[in-house]
Amino acid sequence: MIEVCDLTKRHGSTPAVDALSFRAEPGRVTGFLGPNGAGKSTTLRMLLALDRPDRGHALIDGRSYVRMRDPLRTVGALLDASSVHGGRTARAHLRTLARTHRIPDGRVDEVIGLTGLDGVAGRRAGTFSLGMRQRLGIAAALLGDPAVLLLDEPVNGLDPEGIVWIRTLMRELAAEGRTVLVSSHLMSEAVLTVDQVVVIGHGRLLAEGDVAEIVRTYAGPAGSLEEAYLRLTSGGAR
Ligand SMILES: Nc1ncnc2c1ncn2[C@@H]1O[C@H](COP(=O)(O)OP(=O)(O)OP(=O)(O)O)[C@@H](O)[C@H]1O
Repeated sequence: MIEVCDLTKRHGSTPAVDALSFRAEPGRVTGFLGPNGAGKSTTLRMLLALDRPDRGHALIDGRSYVRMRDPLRTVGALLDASSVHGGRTARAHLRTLARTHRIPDGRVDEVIGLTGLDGVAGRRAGTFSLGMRQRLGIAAALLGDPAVLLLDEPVNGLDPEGIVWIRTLMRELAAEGRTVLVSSHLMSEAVLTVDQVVVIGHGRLLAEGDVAEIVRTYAGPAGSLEEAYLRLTSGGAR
């Protein structure tokens, strides 16, 4: 379970996130949607204690990230897939992460298999395509078998086969009872993947609810998620 309550963060005089509250539930894929600069990454960064809120809180399974004993086993995150040491092989990268979190090497091989990296695990991450780096980032997120996953634009750089793969993986992770929060710009993709959405603009909550309910409310019975999203975000949040 993810609970964000009255979360606020300013960068100088600009509020990046402004009194934002929402929930993402176990067993569901929650789409975190909003235009460029809406505050999605800043919110995810606060959930991971990479940014400090000015006000409010961001809890994962009832705890803030800094209070977690074993964060990698509680929450897995894909934020910036390029933040991997390019000189290390994919397997070495994952083993280093695993060892610093007392995760057995066997789990490294499991996540390599889960993410389809078997054939390239011995290659340096610096030689990877963006799609392969995304898979490696997802492998790292899954390493601790966490109940909560935060994925920032995971389809970025994936080819059509990769997009189907990540969609299926997210559905499976939710079906296992995990909480999956995924940010996206692509409504056509989101509608195929997510159960509920949280839509933000200018750091504020614009709408939250089941996809069907949001579409019905903001785009009418024959509408699409894209129409609902455009209607919600075109007026701005202020
Ligand atoms: N470190 C920073 N310093 C100053 N301003 C920042 C910083 N990080 C984010 N911002 C600003 O905060 C706002 C929210 O940015 P954020 O990256 O969270 O949005 P986003 O919804 O993730 O956007 P995108 O979809 O483009 O990734 C933007 O106006 C951005 O310019």
